[in-house]
Amino acid sequence: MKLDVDIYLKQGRFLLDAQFKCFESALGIFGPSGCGKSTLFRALAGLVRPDGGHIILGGQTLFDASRRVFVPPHRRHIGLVFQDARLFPHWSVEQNLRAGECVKGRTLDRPYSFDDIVELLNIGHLIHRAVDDLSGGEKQRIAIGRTLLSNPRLMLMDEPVSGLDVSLKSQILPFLAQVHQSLKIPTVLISHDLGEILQLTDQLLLMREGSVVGNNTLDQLVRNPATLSELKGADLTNMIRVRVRKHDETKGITLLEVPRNPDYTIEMKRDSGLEPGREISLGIAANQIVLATQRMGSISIRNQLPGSVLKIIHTDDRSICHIETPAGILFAEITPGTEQELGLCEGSATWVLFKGLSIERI
Ligand SMILES: Nc1ncnc2c1ncn2[C@@H]1O[C@H](COP(=O)(O)OP(=O)(O)OP(=O)(O)O)[C@@H](O)[C@H]1O
Repeated sequence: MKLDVDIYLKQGRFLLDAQFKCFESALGIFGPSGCGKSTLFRALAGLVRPDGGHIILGGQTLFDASRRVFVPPHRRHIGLVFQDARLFPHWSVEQNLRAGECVKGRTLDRPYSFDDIVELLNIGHLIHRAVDDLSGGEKQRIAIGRTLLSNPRLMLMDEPVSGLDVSLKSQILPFLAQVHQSLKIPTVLISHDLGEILQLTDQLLLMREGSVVGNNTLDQLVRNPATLSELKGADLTNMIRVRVRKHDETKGITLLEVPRNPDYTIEMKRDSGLEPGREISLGIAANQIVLATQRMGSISIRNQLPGSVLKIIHTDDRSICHIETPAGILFAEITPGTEQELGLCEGSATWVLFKGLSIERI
């Protein structure tokens, strides 16, 4: 995506004064509440007209105050996904999806089919259902599908999972990443949760008080003291998708397996309400993960996964390791001293350990 933004917009007492360029295929806009993320979203979408500056997407000027150019939202071909799904309530899933693929009764040309989207978002079994009966996570998948079917040149998503119960967030995030990888549609994801953005991209636009204070990869942003401070409060939580295998009453555990690699199992505190075969998502805080150079015997930490260090990001007081494991890429937050003692570097083999009690269902 080639996005060139230089705008200012006064909104009551708030001033959005944002300049940035993006050449990456995905961008996460991150910042605290009230910093202007949604205002920027509305300006990019054409839902609000800035007071000055320009917005150029892929060589096309969408807004230019000096030349009096303002392309209206429906001509921008930007697919919008909001916090709430905004579906037509009395229509079926299929009718809602089909609404996305027609403009003025004409079906749009797309490099992917209706069936491709249904398969990608795993919504085939919902197709004849009324949208009112769906869960929040299912509704959001339909909303994303409808937007994709409009053949957008850019997907613009404003906190697409924030409105969902935490247990449903994890239904959506892996789909967003998969959609982005498969369809290669440039995507801008707005969130105040860094963990959510990192599931899609590590290219971040950091905002504070209406301004852009950083525009780089997370790796680079944490190396720069000026932008590092913007990230300090961000808690990193890993999400792992697992399938319930069985409950063990004597041990007091529920045994879970990684669907992609069922040979690898994870134990958590017993939750007999979960029926075997069901897929759920687990959250593990990055600072609850322990790293070891070898598999540990005689230890109370029951979960041990082999991994390989992809990347280590250094902040002034912590090292954030990205580790490829059979359960996906996990973040582990350790001290620089531990990193040194373990001799970790990119490519190192390591074991990722976490207690069953550190796992939360999300
Ligand atoms: N219509 C409006 N009139 C006046 N001020 C507004 C209006 N809409 C938003 N604001 C103010 O503009 C600022 C930025 O709001 P915005 O919704 O863009 O922030 P945000 O970063 O998306 O926040 P959040 O993460 O809480 O959604 C806030 O101080 C907000 O109160």
